Amino acid sequence: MSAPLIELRQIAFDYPERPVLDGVSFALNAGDRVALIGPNGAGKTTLLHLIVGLKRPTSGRILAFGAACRSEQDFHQVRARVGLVFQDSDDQLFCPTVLEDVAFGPMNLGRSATEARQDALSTLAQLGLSGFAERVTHRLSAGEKRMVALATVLAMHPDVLLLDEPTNGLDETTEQLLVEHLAALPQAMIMVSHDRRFLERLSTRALKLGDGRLVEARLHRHGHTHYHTHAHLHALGTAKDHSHPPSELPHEDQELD
Ligand SMILES: Nc1ncnc2c1ncn2[C@@H]1O[C@H](COP(=O)(O)OP(=O)(O)OP(=O)(O)O)[C@@H](O)[C@H]1O
Repeated sequence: MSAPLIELRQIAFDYPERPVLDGVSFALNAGDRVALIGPNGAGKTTLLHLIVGLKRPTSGRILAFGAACRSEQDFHQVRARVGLVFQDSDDQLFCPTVLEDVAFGPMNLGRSATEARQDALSTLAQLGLSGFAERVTHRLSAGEKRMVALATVLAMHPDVLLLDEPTNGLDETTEQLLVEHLAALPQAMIMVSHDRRFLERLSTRALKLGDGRLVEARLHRHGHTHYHTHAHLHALGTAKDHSHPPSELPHEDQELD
């Protein structure tokens, strides 16, 4: 089996006032669409920010595409290949118009202004946002901003997508469009969301963060979460690369609800 795209090994992270993560390990493999769930304040957003180097772990190791990430230079390269859609779209959008915002990422990756414009226009078209190119970004509605924020990331053609509450503010039709679009993408992704229906439709795997730890979980059709049974974990384990024991997840064998 090839190396994981992203690997966290025994990550701990503390804010000055409180510890958040305490020994989190996991591996994101090609084809994974991971639902990352857990209560408010569990550290889901923090975990996504650690992966792209917006925060640095107190201890533990982060590997991306097989290489250890330590310096800002390392994480700069990670950010060229791992696209994060922020929880708050206003953190993502800062140009006067939608087209400029969506073309910014490709330009930043070194593409010419013409290529970046083409990337931006085709990405907007794929998301059904062609009519938005000349709109003033800060005047968009929250749901419109959400979709444009996704476009800014997809225009860079990342290898991995990190989506923080992607359905926030979306109406049903737009959410349906988002699900269909994401389902057709080849990229591995981690989706942080409290929207169970959205996660059930897309995810291939679920992880639950709580009390600083990450455990394998299972999303139920009825919106409840059950941890894997031993049999499930055994089945998962046989499909895993065991060369990195720290990435084995702790687990519970009883159902939660
Ligand atoms: N910059 C910061 N300084 C101090 N504490 C912070 C900071 N950012 C987040 N926290 C705290 O860290 C904890 C984890 O926050 P985080 O946003 O990662 O949680 P989350 O699981 O994404 O929550 P939610 O589901 O509510 O979005 C929270 O208690 C939060 O208050």
